[in-house]
Amino acid sequence: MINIPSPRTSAEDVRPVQRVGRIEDLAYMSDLRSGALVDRDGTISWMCWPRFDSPAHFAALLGTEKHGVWRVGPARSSEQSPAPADRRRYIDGTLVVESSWITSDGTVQLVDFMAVTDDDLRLVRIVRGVSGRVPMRSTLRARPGYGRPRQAPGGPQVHASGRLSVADQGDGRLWLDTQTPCRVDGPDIVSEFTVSEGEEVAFVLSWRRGHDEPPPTPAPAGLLTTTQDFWVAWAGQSTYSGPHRDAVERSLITLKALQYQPTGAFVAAATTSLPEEIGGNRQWDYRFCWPRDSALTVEALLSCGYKEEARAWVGWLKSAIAGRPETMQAIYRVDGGREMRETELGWLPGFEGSVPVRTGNGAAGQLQLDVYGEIVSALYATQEHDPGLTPVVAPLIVDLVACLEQLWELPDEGIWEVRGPRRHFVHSKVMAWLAVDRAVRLIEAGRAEGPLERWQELRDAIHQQVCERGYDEERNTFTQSYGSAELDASLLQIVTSGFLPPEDKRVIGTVEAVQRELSTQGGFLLRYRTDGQKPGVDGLTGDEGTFVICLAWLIKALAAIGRVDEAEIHLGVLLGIRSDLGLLAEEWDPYASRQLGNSPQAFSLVGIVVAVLAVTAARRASNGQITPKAATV
Ligand SMILES: OC[C@H]1O[C@H](O[C@H]2O[C@H](CO)[C@@H](O)[C@H](O)[C@H]2O)[C@H](O)[C@@H](O)[C@@H]1O
Repeated sequence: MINIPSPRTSAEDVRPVQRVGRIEDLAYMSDLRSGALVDRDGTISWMCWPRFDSPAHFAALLGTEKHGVWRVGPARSSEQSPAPADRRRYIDGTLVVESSWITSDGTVQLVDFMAVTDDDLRLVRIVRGVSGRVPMRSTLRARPGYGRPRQAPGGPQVHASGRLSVADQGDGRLWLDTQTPCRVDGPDIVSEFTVSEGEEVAFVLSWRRGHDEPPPTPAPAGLLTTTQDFWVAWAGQSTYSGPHRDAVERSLITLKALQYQPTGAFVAAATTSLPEEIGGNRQWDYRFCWPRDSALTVEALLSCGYKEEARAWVGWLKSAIAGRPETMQAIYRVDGGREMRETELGWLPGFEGSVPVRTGNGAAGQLQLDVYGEIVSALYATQEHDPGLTPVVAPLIVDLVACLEQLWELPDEGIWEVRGPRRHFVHSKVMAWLAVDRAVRLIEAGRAEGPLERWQELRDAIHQQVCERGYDEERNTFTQSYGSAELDASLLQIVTSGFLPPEDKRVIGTVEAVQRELSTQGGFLLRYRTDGQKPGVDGLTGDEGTFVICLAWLIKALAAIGRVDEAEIHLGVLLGIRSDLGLLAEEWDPYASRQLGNSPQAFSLVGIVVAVLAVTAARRASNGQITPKAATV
């Protein structure tokens, strides 16, 4: 039932309230096509439909309430800010968020989820009375197009069917269904109701292409059951059974929830422009598929028994590369599209004032040689776990390495996508070595056809060049790039890739130099040194937090060189910076003790999985339970 008094005000008249939550206050939800974030106070401040990279309908995360928000929680006076929930959790083994408020009127729960189905997209919010009678309010302010003033389509409308809807900027429409009375209040759909013990009030927001035909309204309880069952069954497939099982499970679920199921692509994170430095200019759009990040994701999933995701990713990769590895991009859209012009959304004031807010990503056209290593390594792992895929994967590896053969001697922008001049990054060359090494192994095993001798020589040539030009004998460490004195945390992959054996003095020297020169308070690692007001190696001014996946690489490297106790201490630190829900953004500020950067980020969650598995394997090896070789995971 819907009551509709006359509109009161326009979106711009509404008192703008800057959101105050930190990145770690955000709970993540996904329907495997797009994602949404809900704050501790029941505010959804970020959601993009129909895809991860679609313009947001709720963008208050990067601005104020006028840029789109949906708040559900105990009703308070308009002067009071909404109360944070007293308890919040994911329902075990799922991506369903449960927030509970204990008020003087009684106790109430809010169950939030994006439904995992094959049809219309749906965001469901179910309010449950636990005790007493609690006055509640839902304020839905959809502002399609990232809340762009004026150009966004008008406010809520009543469709001929009697249902409330909000037009999209494009070819779709949002539809709200609820049994509780609603009123249109300017740009808002407001509902005030009281929930008593044992009662439920549900809201279902759907998105459907087209403007005329409303979507069907399946029962919220059925959507909840289907969605919970999906996640519990998915999480139950994990083969990991060692310590920190909850941390691994939550990371795996979140990685899966960054997958765009229709194509098998994985986005690097669900957001754009969460800052790497509060008030700085390092804001980037991560709602795309990086072959690098997705390859690491696939390897992490495979290590816990998930083959289906690897299969789907191989399909996505093949079609994105389209038989022409020489035109490979550093970043693709989830459907394999290549266009992603970097643009600034000038009307958004940014997260805690961090501007610009960017969409698209200019790094897509860069040359990043390390990508060949990461992709080939993931493809190699895929066919090891799933030998039936060798006929698909082997020719792809051979094509990629044939292409790399022509490129490997070029300077590049590297893993960190620097916006400064190209360099001969040591990490890029080591990853090139890794790609050739895996191709050679495949040919030697008779599982691929290729120029064996030539590639054996190529592998040796890359190795020799890195050891000659990328190693500083005096300091006993590899360096960031040929001839440079700088260090880089990506050098830790010299240990984890098998480029040199863990007992090699150059490996140990590099691990120690990285720790000495790049670690901060608490043992967190910078990826490289930035230069404050002067542009550094990355071509950018400003500084940033420590980079979470680098700490995971350190843990893996320490475990590999036999410093297992130290690795375990660092692992405790890494696990300790996760949010109360087990989520991680890209970076960590060790001084302000807060997360920074886009969230949840696949890299960081991959870091949890690889670090836990590496320490577990090393510990078992040191207890004589498994062979030391297996300890390097
Ligand atoms: O620091 C500058 C670059 O930062 C972003 O790249 C980072 O995120 C990527 C996705 O997770 C990751 O693949 C890369 O290794 C990171 O450095 C940003 O996307 C770039 O545009 C930017 O130049």
